Amino acid sequence: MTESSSDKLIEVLRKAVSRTSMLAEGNDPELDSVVRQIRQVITKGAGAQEILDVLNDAEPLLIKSDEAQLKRAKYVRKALQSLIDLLEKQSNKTVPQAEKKELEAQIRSSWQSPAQWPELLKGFLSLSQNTFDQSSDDTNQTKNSFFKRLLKQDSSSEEQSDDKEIMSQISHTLAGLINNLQLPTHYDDDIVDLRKALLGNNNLQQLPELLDEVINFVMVAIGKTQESLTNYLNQLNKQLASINVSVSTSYNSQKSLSESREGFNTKLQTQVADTSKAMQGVNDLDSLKNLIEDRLSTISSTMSEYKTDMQEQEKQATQSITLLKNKVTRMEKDSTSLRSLLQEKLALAMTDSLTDLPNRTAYQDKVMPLCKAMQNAKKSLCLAVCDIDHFKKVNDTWGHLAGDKVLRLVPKQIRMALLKEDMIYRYGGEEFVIVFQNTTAAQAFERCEAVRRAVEKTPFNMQGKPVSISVSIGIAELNSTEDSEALFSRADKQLYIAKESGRNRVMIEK
Ligand SMILES: Nc1nc2c(ncn2[C@@H]2O[C@H](COP(=O)(O)OP(=O)(O)OP(=O)(O)O)[C@@H](O)[C@H]2O)c(=O)[nH]1
Repeated sequence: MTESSSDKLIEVLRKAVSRTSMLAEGNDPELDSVVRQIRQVITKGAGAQEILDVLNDAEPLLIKSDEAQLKRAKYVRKALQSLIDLLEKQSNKTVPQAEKKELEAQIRSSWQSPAQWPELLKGFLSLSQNTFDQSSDDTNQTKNSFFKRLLKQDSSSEEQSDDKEIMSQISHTLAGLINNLQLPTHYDDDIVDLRKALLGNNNLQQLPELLDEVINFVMVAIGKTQESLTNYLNQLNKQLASINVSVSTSYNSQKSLSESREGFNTKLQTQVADTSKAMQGVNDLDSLKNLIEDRLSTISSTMSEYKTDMQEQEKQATQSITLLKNKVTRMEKDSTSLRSLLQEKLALAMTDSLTDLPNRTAYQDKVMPLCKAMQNAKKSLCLAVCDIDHFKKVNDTWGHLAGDKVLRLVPKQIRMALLKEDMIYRYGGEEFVIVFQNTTAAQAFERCEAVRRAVEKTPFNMQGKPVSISVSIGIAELNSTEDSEALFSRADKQLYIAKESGRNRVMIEK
């Protein structure tokens, strides 16, 4: 195997290991044991078939774990939205609208990434604090000020019972959220305590402190995933180290071969020098003959000693080269089947199972380098964020399965209205991202308008009745310095404007 192909194999393995560990993130006990088995099999350097067998065993569990992860993410998203709604429900307080919209946009773009959950919770913490602070700054609302009422206890009993009701709802949502986290069992008691504190508390003033605790647990849940990924990579490194040992053994036997050759040369030269020195002191022919015979036999036994030595060493070298060759051949064979298996797994991890579109992971893998490449080549690229309007209403009216059907049909309409080279990703929920390469803002706008019209015109059949669905789209064109995240956030801002201006429209920066 050449150095570059072994580098490639290592790269593929590393990528696969990272993806598989992410898939295995749920860590239910059954799955944990299979993942451990995979690691053991890889560490002991097993053959492709054995690795294939354990991976096949793991597959249904990995899929189950992936689904559980998505369910948890959906729960978190819903919980955060209901927390925001609860804040809004308080008639005597004003939720800062710009901050609220920004937080909702942040939730929309990062709810699927557990690593972002603490940030989202912190966002909610800041929104609730600003809501209360804003209310107390407002002179017209002085009497209703939340903190004033809590601290000075001058509120009416009706307002206090309002606060209790809100706190109880927030507490239930947060308790549900921590219940959905996957934490190591030694945190069980702490979780029970936090749940008790949440459910037994009706004092809104303690909300920031309790939210901080919830954020800490979310961080622990994420840390666990990283720890398991680190362990997995360590196991892989051990296997690579064993190949290194074989290579250095072979190098050492080469080294000792050349050392004994040098030793033989020195010995031979000394014997020849000794002979010529001894000959100088000999005067009669017989003694000379004896001396030469004696010296020749010494030299001959040195040579046969050397020959035996060389033969033994050559035998050992041949054996170790054969062993190494077999090992490399076996690894090459394994790597071919592993590579295709891993490619299959990678493709699966990059595809959204409902729509068959590339998912958000695929988007992130592709778009960041693509933006850089287009900037270097000074070519234009546009990004559109497309969101189905009032999709919650579809779910609420026709059921979740009907919602899923719409989610499958809308991207088909989008695809038909676009060019072959335009790429569509399911970014999350009812949100899709379209990437237009070598396309100006005006051309992207035209294509998105075609998408909007196509979806608007399609009658979606719900329980025998035609139902209209529409989409709102925000577009941004890549500038020469920004990264893909900044580009996305500009497009998302336009989407927000499209929603605010009545939906079923396409917006682009002027
Ligand atoms: N059926 C189904 N629903 C989903 C899926 N993913 C997200 N949703 C739902 O999509 C809905 C999104 O609702 P919101 O973000 O409030 O937005 P909306 O109702 O589309 O309203 P606007 O975006 O403001 O027009 C939520 O009710 C989610 O539960 C899914 O895979 N299947």
